Parts: sequence; C-alpha cells; structure tokens
Amino acid sequence: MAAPAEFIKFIDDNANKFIARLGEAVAIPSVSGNGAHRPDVFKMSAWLDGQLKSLGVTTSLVDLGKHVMDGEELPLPPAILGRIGDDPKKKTVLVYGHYDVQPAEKSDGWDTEPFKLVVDEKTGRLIGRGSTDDKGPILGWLNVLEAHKTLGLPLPVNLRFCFEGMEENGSEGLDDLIKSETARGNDGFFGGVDCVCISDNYWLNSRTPCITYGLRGLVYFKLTVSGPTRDLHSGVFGRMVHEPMTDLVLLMSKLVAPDGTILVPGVEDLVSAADEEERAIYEKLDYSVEDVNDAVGAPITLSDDKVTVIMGRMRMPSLSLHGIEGAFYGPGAKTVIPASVSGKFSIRIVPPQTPELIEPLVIQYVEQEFAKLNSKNKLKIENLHDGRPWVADYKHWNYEAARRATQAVYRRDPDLTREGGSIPVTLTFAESLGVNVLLLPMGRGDDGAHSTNEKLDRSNFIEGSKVLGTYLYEVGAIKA
Ligand SMILES: C[C@H](N)C(=O)N[C@@H](Cc1c[nH]cn1)C(=O)O
Ligand SMILES: [Zn+2]
Ligand SMILES: [Zn+2]
Repeated sequence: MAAPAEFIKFIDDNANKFIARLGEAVAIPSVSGNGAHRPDVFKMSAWLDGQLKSLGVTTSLVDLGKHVMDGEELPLPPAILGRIGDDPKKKTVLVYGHYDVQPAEKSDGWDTEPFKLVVDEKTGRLIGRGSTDDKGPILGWLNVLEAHKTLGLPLPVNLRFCFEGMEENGSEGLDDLIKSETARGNDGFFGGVDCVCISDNYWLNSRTPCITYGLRGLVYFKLTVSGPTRDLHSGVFGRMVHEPMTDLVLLMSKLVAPDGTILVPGVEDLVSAADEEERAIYEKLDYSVEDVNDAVGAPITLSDDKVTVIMGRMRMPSLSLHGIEGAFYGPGAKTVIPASVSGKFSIRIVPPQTPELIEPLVIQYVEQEFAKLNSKNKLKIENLHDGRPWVADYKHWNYEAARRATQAVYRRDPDLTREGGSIPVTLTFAESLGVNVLLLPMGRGDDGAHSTNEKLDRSNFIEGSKVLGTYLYEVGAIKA
C-alpha cells in the first residue's frame, strides 16, 4: 500500500529542518568506546528521549547497570524503550537503532570537525561522525513520526523503539534486557511485536538500494605483552632484554596472511566453500571491483574477480589488525622500548562459526606461537566483546514489504545482500522474539562509516526517510 502523498510531500518540504536536527545529534560526541565521552553518551540518550517524547512516543530509559572498560568502572548508557500505538488490529513493528558512535578526532585525517555536521551544498553530502552510522537512520524514524504527528495522519502500524548507546562496544547489557522482557511474555515490552526493522548498514554501492538478510558476527581480542615495569631507553637496554613490542609484532604477523587468509588453524575450516549456485547469487548483484576501489579510494582489492571480492565481505570470515595500544606513535623519533603493548584485532565470523568455537582456537594458537618465541615477557589474551552471525529468511512478508517500499520510492528493485559488519543484538531479537528481522539500510557503500569524513548523502537521508515510512504502510497492508 502506497504511503499518502502528503507524507511524501512533508518529508520533501521539511528536508532542511530534518538536516538541522541531524546537526544537533551529530554535535553530541556520543563515543561509547572512550570513558571520557560517557557523559556525552548519556547526553545523547536524553536528547533522543526528548525528541521521541515530543513526537508522541511514550518512553522509558532503562538502566543497564555498570561495566568495566580499560580498568575503569563506568555506568552503561540506558536503553531507550519507546511505544506509540496499541491498536490490536494493526501489526506491531519493533525498530532498533544505536545512538552511540565510533571515536573521531580531526587529527585522524578529517577535512572538517567530526562533531559538526557540514552540509556540502555542491555534493549534497552531510558530513559528520554518526551521520550514516547510526544517527541519520534513527532520525529517519523521527522524520516519519513528525510527518504523521503534524499532518494528523494515523500511523499504519503500532511502533516499538529500542535504541541503545553501546552498539559500537559490544551492546553490553542489552541482551539481558531483551531476554528478561521477553520472559514476561505479552506483558513484557516486546509482547505483540510482529517483526523487527533495523536501519544500520549500507548499500553495496552508491547507486542501488538494498535490503539485507545477513550479518557477520565478531570476536574482538586484545593481546598484551608486558616485560619491564616501565618504558626503557633503547640505547641503554636494547639487545639486553626481551622487548614486548618485538614479541607482539611477531605474534600479530602470524594471524592473517596478506591475501586475507586467516592463519589461526581451524578457523577457516568451519566454513563451507560456495558452490556455483551460490556464486551466481553474488554475480547478479549490482557491484564491481571499481565500486570497492572508489569506496576505499585506491585500487587495492584482494582479487580482480568481483564474486571473490564480494564473498570476502558477505560470506567469508575475515581477520583485521586494528592497532597497538602503548606503542610510540607520535611525531619525532623517540628511542623508547615500550614496557607493555596491547595489540587489538578482531575476527568477523560467519555461520556456522560462533564466538564459543573461535575463541579457544585463537587463544591456543597465540599461546603456542608465543611459546615458540622463548621470550621471558608475559602474555595475556582477552576477548573484549563478541557477537554471533545472523542470517534471516528473506522470503518473509517483512522483506516483501521492504522490497515494495524501496520500489515505490526509488523506482527500482533493491539488491538482496548480506552485510560484512556486525550488529550483535540482531540474532538476540530473532531468537528471543521468534519473529523475522529485516535490515533496511539508508546510507551508501561509500559513506565511510567508522572512517574519516563519514557522510550521508542528503538524498539518502530524505529518500531513506520516505522508504522507512512507506515500509510501515506496506507492513500495515500485509494480511498474513
Ligand atoms: C553495522 C553496524 N553499523 C556497525 O558498525 N557495527 C559495528 C559493531 C561493533 C562491534 N564492535 C565494535 N563495533 C561493527 O560492525 O564494527
Ligand atoms: Zn558502527
Ligand atoms: Zn551502526
């Protein structure tokens, strides 16, 4: 069922106001992975809660307790649970999103201040941390609510919202909340939910909208090698002692090959090879090696074969090295032997891999490799957070509603994709609620989520808001 023309017109007419609201959201540096920003994550929860309330949503902020991050005990940002509509004749859609963001410093290489939304009038880009991941999509839902409230239009479905502030850091506390609420059956917050919609990933390219039925899981490791009680002068102690950095760099070099092969024994064996039928699915997608080169800004794909490249993101596990804490990294030439260094790496996992299967393989291998070094330094390996992979039934009416909505707004069929990123809570929703979960992305493949100069195109924000609203009408029209 098409969305009313007045809804579509309202979104177009109010585009500048919506962009200004996105500017307010981006201005709050709600970085969940840095304790110093924790008050900002709380500020963001209050801002979002206020917006939802002003648009007629009944909300509660659920305290998720405390956690320890980098040795510091911190309060977890609240989950925002919201509800609007309780008509038993209508379907009930649960919307999930996250109001926290990845870290960003201008010195990382941003052309503009990361927490000041810049509207590039020439390109139509809305540039700022969180613009596409995930503040833009969350605000897309606010735009839909505002249109209905202002126009006096009844919503076509009942809506439930679950917004969290820890997604970029393992979604701590949220699984327990979902499980305890679902244990309360129909009296719990999620009682009566018919389907879930998450807008928190990206198109494959910058042309073709998509809907997404899979996510990779993730296991994030921290590998610490420590030796002396303090940093040392390399001229005084070099070649006298075992150096933690030397050990760590050797260990990290044993994790992944330059061609992307994961070197931890047993990890890749769990994944079956794609047959011709499956390869044909990837072949049909509107995607090319050039799209990757354009998105990353250099011709550096691991293969020249489109299907191999795309399978690397959608259905293969990957291991990425992220950084080394404690190492010297500033300008100049400091002649230091760092006392303790921690390497961070993560493995994106696909079915049938689970964190429970992967973690022991990694720990055993790293310990074996460390033993081979005959070092007198100490090794510690920790799992910082993890999440399981997820694949959904894309023949479900929830996907059909999203396909029709995308068709109506963009006048073209969406690609059907699996995403390489992770949203840990997705599988929890699918399993605990026992309903279909859909990913309906707003942004493009070149948005630079987690990167410098993250952006959301103005047209994706505005047309994407129309898609979200139209999707609700399509769900409302489903008879199943
Ligand atoms: C896909 C989603 N927008 C996202 O970026 N998820 C993160 C989740 C995460 C896990 N650890 C840190 N962040 C991702 O896939 O990296
Ligand atoms: Zn993210
Ligand atoms: Zn996200």
